[in-house]
Amino acid sequence: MITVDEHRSRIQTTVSRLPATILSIHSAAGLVLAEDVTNRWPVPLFDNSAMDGYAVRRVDAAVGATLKVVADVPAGSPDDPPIGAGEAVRIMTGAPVPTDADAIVPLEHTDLGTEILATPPDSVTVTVEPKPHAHIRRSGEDAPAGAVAVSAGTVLGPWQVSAIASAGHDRVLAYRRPRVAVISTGTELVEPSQTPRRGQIPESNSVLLSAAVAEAGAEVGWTATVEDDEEALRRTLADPDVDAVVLTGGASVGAFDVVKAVLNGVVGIEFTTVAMQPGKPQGFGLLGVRAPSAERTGIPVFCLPGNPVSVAVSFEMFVRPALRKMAGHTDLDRPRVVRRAATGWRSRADRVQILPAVADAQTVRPASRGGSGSHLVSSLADASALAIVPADVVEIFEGDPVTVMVLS
Ligand SMILES: Nc1nc2c(c(=O)[nH]1)N[C@H]1C(S)=C(S)[C@@H](COP(=O)(O)OP(=O)(O)OC[C@H]3O[C@@H](n4cnc5c(N)ncnc54)[C@H](O)[C@@H]3O)O[C@H]1N2
Ligand code: MOO
Repeated sequence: MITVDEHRSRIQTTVSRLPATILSIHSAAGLVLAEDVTNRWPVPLFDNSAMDGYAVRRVDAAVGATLKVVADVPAGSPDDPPIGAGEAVRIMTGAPVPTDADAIVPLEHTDLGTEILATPPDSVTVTVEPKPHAHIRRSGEDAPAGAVAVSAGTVLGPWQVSAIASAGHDRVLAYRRPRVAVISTGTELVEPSQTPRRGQIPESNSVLLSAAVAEAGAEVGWTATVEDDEEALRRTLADPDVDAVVLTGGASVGAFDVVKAVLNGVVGIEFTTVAMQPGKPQGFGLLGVRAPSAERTGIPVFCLPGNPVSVAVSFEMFVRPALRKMAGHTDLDRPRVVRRAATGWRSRADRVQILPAVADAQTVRPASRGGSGSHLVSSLADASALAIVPADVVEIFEGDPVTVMVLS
C-alpha cells in the first residue's frame, strides 16, 4: 500500500503539459496563456472624450461664455475640426478630442442641459467652467503600446480575454484543454432511464466524470460503457485519440475485474493500493508505451475503482490535478481550509479518510448520515467539500479541527 501523496506525485511526475496552440479569444476562456500578450497600440488609442458635451479651448470657456458650435464629432468619427476663438465642437463619449481643444464641457454644464438634440445647436453657453483637460481620456494613460497586457501563465477569464481584445488581438497562444475519454466498465450497468432488472444498476460514473472533467477545464472527447469483457475493452482502448483516459470499475481483485485484467502488466501501467478510504485500488500509467526504455509517448490512463464515491474522491485527488497540469495550470489543487466538526464520526485506521462533506464558514459534517462508504452515492448530492482525516486518526469528536477541501 502506498500513500495518497506517493500516488499523487507519481502521477504528477508522469503527466506533462500539453503543447500550446493558437486559438480565437472567443474560445480561450478558462485556458492558460502560453506567452505574454502586448498592447499593439496605446490604451486608450487616442485622446477621447469621457463625456457627451462640447470640446472647447479653456481660455474661451468661462462661466457665461456663449460659444459658437462649429462641428459635431460622434464616436467613430475620424474628424479633427479646427476650433477658433469663441468656438466649440459638440462631442460624444469615446470620440477623438479635436487637437485644438484642451477640455470637455459636459452637457450638464451648459445652458442646454442633457436634452437630446438630433443636430448640434448653433451656440451653447457654459454654466460651469471646466478644469484643465477636464473629461479628456489621454492616449496611453491606461497602458502604453508594447506593454504586457496579460502575462504568460495567466488563467484567461472574461476580464483577461477583454484585455487581450483591447490590446488589439483576436487570437492567443494558450495551452490546450486536455481531451479525455471516459470509460465505465461493468456488466451490471444500464442507462439511467432504463428500468434495471435484478442485478443491474443505473450507470452514473461516466455522468459524474464527464461533468468533473468539464469543471476541471478539460473536455470530454468521448464516453463509453463497456461490459466486463476483455475483448470489448481492448477494442475500446485500441485507438483512443485523446490526451487522457479515465476508466472506472474492474480495478480491484474480483474475478471479472476487466480493467485490471486488460491493463495490469501492460508496459507503463501499474496497479496499486493507496492508503485512502474510499479509493483504495488504483491503476495509473501511460497507455501506448512500447518498451520500458522507450520515450514516454503514451497517454495517461487512470483506472479508478468503480464505487461512485471512490470515483468522486479519486478524481479530486488524482485526476483533476493531473488534467490541470496538462492544461498548463500551476495552481493544481482545490483550496484547503480548517473547519470544526459539527458532529463526531469514525475513520478507518491506517487509511486517510476522504469524506464527502457539508461545510459552512465554521463547521463541517459528513454528507451522509450513513457514515463513510464508497457506495453511498446519494451522499454526493448534498456534498460541497471533502473532509480529510489523517490515517492515524480513528475518531473525530464534535469540535475537532478538520482539514476540508472546498469544492464549491
Ligand atoms: N476481496 C476484495 N474485494 C474488494 C476489495 C478488496 O480489497 N478485496 N476492495 C474493495 C474496494 S475498496 C473497492 S473500491 C472495490 C473496487 O472494485 P472495482 O474497481 O473492481 O469496481 P467494481 O467492482 O467494478 O464496482 C464497484 C461498485 O461500484 C459499482 N459501479 C461500478 N461502475 C459503476 C458505474 N459506472 N456507475 C454506477 N455504479 C458503478 C458497482 O456496481 C459496484 O457496486 O472493490 C471492493 N472489493
Ligand atoms: O477503496 Mo474502496 O474505494 O473504499 O470502497
